Amino acid sequence: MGNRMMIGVIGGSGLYGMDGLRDAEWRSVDTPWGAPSDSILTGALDGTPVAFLPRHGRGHVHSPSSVPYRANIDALKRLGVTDVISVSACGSFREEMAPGDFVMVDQFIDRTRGRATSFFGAGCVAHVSVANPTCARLSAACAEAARATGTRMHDGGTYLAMEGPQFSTLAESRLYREVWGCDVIGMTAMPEAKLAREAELCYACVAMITDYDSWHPDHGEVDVTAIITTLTENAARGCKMIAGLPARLEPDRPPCPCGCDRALEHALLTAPGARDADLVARLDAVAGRVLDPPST
Ligand SMILES: CSC[C@H]1O[C@H](OP(=O)(O)O)[C@H](O)[C@@H]1O
Ligand SMILES: Nc1ncnc2[nH]cnc12
Repeated sequence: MGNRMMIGVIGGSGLYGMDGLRDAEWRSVDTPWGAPSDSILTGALDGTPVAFLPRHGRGHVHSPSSVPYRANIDALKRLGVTDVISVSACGSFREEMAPGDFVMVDQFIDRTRGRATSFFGAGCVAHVSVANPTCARLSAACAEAARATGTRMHDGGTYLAMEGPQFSTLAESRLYREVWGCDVIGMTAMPEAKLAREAELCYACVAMITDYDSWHPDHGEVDVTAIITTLTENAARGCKMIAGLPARLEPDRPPCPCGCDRALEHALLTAPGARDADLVARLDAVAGRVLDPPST
């Protein structure tokens, strides 16, 4: 295996576009899962193809609960993306993970509810492993690229994914921090990370810290106005980090050492003759490699 690298960037709150792309063009992409959050900005960075999708749409129209996560992942895969960098504004549960710092998230606790969490279902059942939900190779490249911009980067952290849109209560904030041992909190990385794994995409999650949620005795409650100030500065460094990625990744991508690009290899349970034709058709981009392998 091995195919040409294309970087996909899912921009979170505060990151709605990307400067510096050669031949930049906003392209509208249709998917069997509906419309993605917005058109997708395609172009090239140092000769590497890049696709940028603002998670909440330009103008921030989608709430964390209304983001069309399946359409977003499908659209990126359909365009040829191999490596997804998810960039998110997050609260911090650790004194040392201060506003302005970045954290390479490597684990999640999923407290979202009511979101479509899988491409698979009745008529085509699959179970992928998300024991290690992020790609260590891609995360290491992001960490190095971020440090080169002067950003304080923390390697590894557990992200509590909450439903929102309200921020946590003080009791929840203390529970996540003191009992569950979480490091950061946000509202969007789930089910995004699970869906990226189902689509056999490498996925790295960069948490850009904006606040201390509500647990910190010296920082009071979270409020969006304060978050926006930090978020704008974080987003500028996030873009610089992305610009440093092509030089740190191999363009003729060898198979991922973590196996992200082979996640579906032993995941499908439904027998070929028992599969639902409509669902299989919808899975063309996400799972075509295993559902409809090229004849030899
Ligand atoms: C702006 S505060 C809350 C908002 O910010 C984060 O969005 P994203 O993860 O897309 O950067 C958080 O998850 C909430 O959606
Ligand atoms: N404290 C917080 N909780 C949830 N999502 C966030 N995004 C930024 N800060 C956050």
